[in-house]
Amino acid sequence: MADQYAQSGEDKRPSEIPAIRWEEPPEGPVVVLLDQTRLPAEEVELVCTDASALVEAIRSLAVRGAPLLGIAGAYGVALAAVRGFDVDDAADALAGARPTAVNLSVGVRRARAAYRAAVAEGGDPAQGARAALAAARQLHREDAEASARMAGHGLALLDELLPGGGHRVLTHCNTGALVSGGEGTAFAVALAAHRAGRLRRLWVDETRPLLQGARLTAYEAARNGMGYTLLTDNAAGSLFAAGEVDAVLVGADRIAADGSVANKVGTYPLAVLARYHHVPFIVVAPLTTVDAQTPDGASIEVEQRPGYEVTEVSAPQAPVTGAGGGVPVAPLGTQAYNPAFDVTPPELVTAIVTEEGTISPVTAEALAEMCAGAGQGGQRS
Ligand SMILES: CSC[C@H]1O[C@H](OP(=O)(O)O)[C@H](O)[C@@H]1O
Repeated sequence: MADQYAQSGEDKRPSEIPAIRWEEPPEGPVVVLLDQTRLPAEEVELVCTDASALVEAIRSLAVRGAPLLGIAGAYGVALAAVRGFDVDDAADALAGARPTAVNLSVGVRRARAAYRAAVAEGGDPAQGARAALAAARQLHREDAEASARMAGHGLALLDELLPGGGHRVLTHCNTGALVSGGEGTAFAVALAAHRAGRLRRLWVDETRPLLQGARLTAYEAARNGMGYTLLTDNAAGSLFAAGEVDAVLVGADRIAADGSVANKVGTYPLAVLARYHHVPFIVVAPLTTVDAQTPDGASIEVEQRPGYEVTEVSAPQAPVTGAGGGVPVAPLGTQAYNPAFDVTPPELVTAIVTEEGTISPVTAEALAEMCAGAGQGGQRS
């Protein structure tokens, strides 16, 4: 299949397309985002001049994905500080933009703490702003490094679990360069397998209702020349039954202290299918996703999103009559259940891969030991 996106301008690889960057044009510093709601048809950038623009971009999923939300939150605090807005107001609004991905509040907290420390040491607000920006840039670099290390650990795990190579991997939602300062989390492992010649097939769940798989993972797989096949979420079961899945690779938005994993809705059913079919179910996430202060899965706040995301589809060529500006696919007035995430218990998780290595089996003790070893006592919003 010709790369239909190649004609959309310079054929840049996703890993070369910054999902986020800080720029300092003459008119003042800005945060530039690749608007993920416009992909794959259009590569459009959003230029944010204040934290409120970033809050809206987070809420609309123009910028999304746990690690990237942390980076965006940190840059948002720096942007507010540099432009002279109230840093605490900006930090609170950014941290509250979406509730489930702990990375967001971690990033906001790190930039705010850097600002406050600089000012407390006698620095003026400008020095505080520089400290906040330095913290955001450090988080950005750390995440890129974490992504590369997770890719290595994850590929080693796949090779260990699946001797003989030719891995057929199923993934859910989007976990590539579009969620990361680097090449992503779970997708980065699949990409490493591809580059090593050991990815036989990448099965891509479309991931209703916002289609992060169809729109974003397929886009990233195509741009990286990977052999991928898109499927509806409800087709995954028949794929397992046919013996076509060797491993499941997913990301995470929050990992509780007991090892429960909050991730895009539809992840939990995959974990149950994987267990039933004796297929490894692997979670790939940086330690900034682990929240030691959230004791278990029941304590994780799962974001509930607007019903129109379920009852409507966006179809630019069609008249839009729905509440969400889309084309209704259900009777007007239909109520919809639309949790953005679900929670998988640790006993269904074969392994958690982080930048520090692999945890298997997944226990609270092993998780705490890894966080302590990395000098991260577990994140707190
Ligand atoms: C590994 S971060 C990507 C993670 O974030 C996604 O959620 P959203 O698209 O709503 O930000 C999904 O849970 C992915 O696994």
